[in-house]
Amino acid sequence: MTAEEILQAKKRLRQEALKRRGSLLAQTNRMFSEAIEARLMSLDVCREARTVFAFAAMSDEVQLYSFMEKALAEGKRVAVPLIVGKGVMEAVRVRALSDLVPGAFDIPTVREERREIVAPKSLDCVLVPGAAFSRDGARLGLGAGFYDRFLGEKAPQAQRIAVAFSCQIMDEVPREAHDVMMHAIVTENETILCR
Ligand SMILES: Nc1nc2c(c(=O)[nH]1)N(C=O)[C@@H](CNc1ccc(C(=O)N[C@@H](CCC(=O)O)C(=O)O)cc1)CN2
Ligand SMILES: Nc1ncnc2c1ncn2[C@@H]1O[C@H](COP(=O)(O)OP(=O)(O)OP(=O)(O)O)[C@@H](O)[C@H]1O
Repeated sequence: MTAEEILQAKKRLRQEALKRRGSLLAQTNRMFSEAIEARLMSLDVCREARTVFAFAAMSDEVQLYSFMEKALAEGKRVAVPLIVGKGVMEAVRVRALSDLVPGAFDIPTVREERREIVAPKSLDCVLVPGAAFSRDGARLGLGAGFYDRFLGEKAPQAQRIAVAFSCQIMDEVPREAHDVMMHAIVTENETILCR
């Protein structure tokens, strides 16, 4: 495939995957998110992590609010993305879910007065959102390169755990050189360890 063909293939696959993700009923999203949370709680990398970079979910995504609540109660340091520029984000510490307010693209993030940036090198585990994933660990995001840049350049040491609904797992996900691979994928049905 040429570079242009890869971009086209990514675009098509992203549309299809987001359509699938968005067509889950609210009740199904809730039930699957709970199952994913239970799997995460029993995963060694999550249990052992002192600092977890989660995300503040948009409505169609896997919901991690209850996971974050429990991680905080266990004394873990929890962070979520803060968009700081085009394709550039930082990890910002969440001390309480009540500190989250709508930010860029309407995605919840920590309100300005409470912002404390977490050093990317201190992240043990990153829970990664996305549009589509393949079982070998390739990821297709929303197309702005936020996670590829952050994980590849700033936090290469972190364990990368994709969280997604099983309908987002595709046979193949087109890859470019900058795409960062996942170490594991957690869905409502299974935990996939990627090689
Ligand atoms: N909950 C959550 N937070 C996240 C992500 C995510 O996937 N989920 N991200 C994962 O990367 C980053 C945000 N990525 C985004 C990528 C594209 C667009 C977006 O809506 N793009 C528009 C174009 C907007 C414009 O050009 O100004 C579009 O595609 O139509 C939004 C967020 C960081 N935070
Ligand atoms: N590490 C990087 N360095 C420079 N440019 C990058 C890097 N990663 C991604 N990009 C650029 O960002 C754009 C989006 O990349 P891509 O389509 O892989 O994003 P994505 O993984 O789908 O998005 P996101 O992480 O925001 O969900 C592309 O133009 C790509 O070339």
